[in-house]
Amino acid sequence: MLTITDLHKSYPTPQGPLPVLRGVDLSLARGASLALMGESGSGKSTLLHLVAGLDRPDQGHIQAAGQALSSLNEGALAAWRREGIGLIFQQFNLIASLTVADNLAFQARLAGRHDPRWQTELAERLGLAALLERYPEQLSGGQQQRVALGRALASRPPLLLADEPTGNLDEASGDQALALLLELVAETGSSLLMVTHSARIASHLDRTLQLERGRLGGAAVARP
Ligand SMILES: Nc1ncnc2c1ncn2[C@@H]1O[C@H](COP(=O)(O)OP(=O)(O)OP(=O)(O)O)[C@@H](O)[C@H]1O
Repeated sequence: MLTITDLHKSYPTPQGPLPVLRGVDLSLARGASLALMGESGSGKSTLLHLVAGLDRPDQGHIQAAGQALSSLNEGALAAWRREGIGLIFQQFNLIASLTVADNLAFQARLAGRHDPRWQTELAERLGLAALLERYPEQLSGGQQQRVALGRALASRPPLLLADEPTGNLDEASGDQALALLLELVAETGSSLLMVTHSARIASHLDRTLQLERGRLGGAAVARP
C-alpha cells in the first residue's frame, strides 16, 4: 500500500538547510496500522505531510496505492490528497460554516465517493446521529473529534494519516475514539499511519517505528 524509500527532506533556515529526514525507509501493508513515534521536532509531521502530498521530498520515493508520488504533477497530487488519503489532525479542522452532516460528507463528496448509507452508519457508530444538524461550535471537543474521524472515514480512503488524533481529548474519550477508529479502519480495509507521543496508544496499533536522527527504527514498545 505504502512504500517509502530513502526519503530526504530539509528545510531552509537562515543558518543554512536543516536536514530533518535523512533516508527514511518504511512499508505499510494494506489494512495494517503503524504508529510513528519520536521526540518533538524529529520530523514526524514532516513525514506525514510528504506522504499526504502537501509537500515534496528533496530526494527519495513514496509509492502509495500503486503510484509514485514524486512523479505526479500538481493536478495528480491534488487528486491524491482528495481521493487517496483521509487526514485526521489534533486540531480537528472542521468547517465552521457547515453542519455536522455536511462536514462528514465533505471529503467523500470531493472524492466522488459519497455513500449516504455508510455515512448514516458511521454517524450512528460515532454517536453523532442526534447532532447532524448542529455546527462544530455547538459540539464538545470529543464530539468534534468524532466528526473529524467520521469525515476521514466517510470516503473510505486507501490510507488514513493521523497526527496525534486524540491529543486534545482526555484519556477515556481518547481511548474510546481510538478503539472506534481501529474498528472502522479494520472494516474499511484502509491502512493507518498515526503519529503519537503515547506509547500506550501506539501499543494498540500493529507496529511502532521510532523516528530518530532522521531515520526510522523499530521501537521497544511493550505490547499489551
Ligand atoms: N516550514 C519549515 N521551515 C523550517 N523548519 C521547519 C519547517 N517545518 C518544520 N520545521 C522544523 O523541522 C523539524 C521537524 O519538524 P516536525 O514538525 O516534522 O517535527 P515533529 O516530530 O512532528 O514534532 P512535534 O512532535 O513537536 O509535532 C523541527 O526542527 C521544525 O522546527
